[in-house]
Amino acid sequence: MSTTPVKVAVTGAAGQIGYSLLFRIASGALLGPDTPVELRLLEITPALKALEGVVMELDDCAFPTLAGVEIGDDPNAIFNGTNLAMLVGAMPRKEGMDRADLLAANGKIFTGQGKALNDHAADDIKVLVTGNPANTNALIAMSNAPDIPRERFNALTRLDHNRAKTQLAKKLGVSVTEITNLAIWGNHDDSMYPDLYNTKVGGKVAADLVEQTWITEEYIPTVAKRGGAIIAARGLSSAASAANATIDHMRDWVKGTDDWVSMSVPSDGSYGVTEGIVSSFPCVVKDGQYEIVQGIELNDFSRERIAASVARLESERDQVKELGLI
Ligand SMILES: NC(=O)C1=CN([C@@H]2O[C@H](COP(=O)(O)OP(=O)(O)OC[C@H]3O[C@@H](n4cnc5c(N)ncnc54)[C@H](O)[C@@H]3O)[C@@H](O)[C@H]2O)C=CC1
Ligand SMILES: O=C([O-])CC(=O)C(=O)O
Repeated sequence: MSTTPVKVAVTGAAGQIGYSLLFRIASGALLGPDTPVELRLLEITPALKALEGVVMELDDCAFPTLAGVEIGDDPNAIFNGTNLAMLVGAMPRKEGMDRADLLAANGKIFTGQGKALNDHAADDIKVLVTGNPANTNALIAMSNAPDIPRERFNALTRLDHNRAKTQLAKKLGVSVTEITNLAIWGNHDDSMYPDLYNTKVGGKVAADLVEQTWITEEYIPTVAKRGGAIIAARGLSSAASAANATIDHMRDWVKGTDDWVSMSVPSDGSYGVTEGIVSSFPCVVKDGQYEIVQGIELNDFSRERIAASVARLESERDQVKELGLI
């Protein structure tokens, strides 16, 4: 085992997602069995007592890879020297709300946390925003951290990617391992677009294996509205699957990929996506750096769907500009 622990910050650590996420990071599911981690957990003051209980439970697991835990309510202290930051802490939506309805309440969290990361994080910091609306919250954090390279700010659309993979596998009666080149484009809201025209199943194009009406009337709405379906069923938004996707995204960003993954990253203008907004693209990762996959052919249907989702992101960007958050 190497000796220097990787400092992993998690915000909203006493929340639902935190309760699934922390134990997996501490057990080695993020960085493997040979890399010690130090958890740095941020909460609001009233939640610190509950967080102390979670830390007691972490102690009680005796994880060999857990080198230490620090908790607190001051982002400047918690982010000090942090290598990886998972920004989860934010209010979840309730039934009947859109994720964008959370912008006014949650957006301001990411101004202060962006500044604190800017001033205190380690030079190799990678920041992944899960708290909703995740794409625009990542934009806010990035805009408030001018000294950190923009590409170090990502948002989570891996949960949508994982959902899209399973729904397709179920339809075709195949294992998820047979599906490659899948990607979610756009925003983590109900305008997100899972593209089956470039997805491969056992080497064949996925869209050729299913009916077009299934894609438009069942598949896309099921994937895009899955978060709402879970809230309706559970009375609470998805937590274990969101923690799993947060680990998947950060692990792949650090360790690399051997297939396309969906990552929401600051757009460089690829595929006509407005530069600067944080939008989901098919990405590959090597040596800790992601690249947006280039040269993908998009049909007219895909282009229209992506443009509609980008329009949502532009509207969210304009709202947070008006609120003075960026
Ligand atoms: N991008 C994605 O795919 C998904 C995103 N989410 C989002 O993740 C967020 C967290 O969800 P849950 O854990 O279920 O919510 P939760 O309400 O159970 O936990 C949120 C925690 O964040 C804390 N918090 C609030 N403000 C904070 C701040 N300024 N600093 C640090 N901590 C703060 C709260 O005290 C609470 O403990 C929500 O915004 C939810 O909508 C949830 C599922 C999937
Ligand atoms: O739907 C929600 O509010 C939580 C979320 O982002 C998801 O499950 O995709």
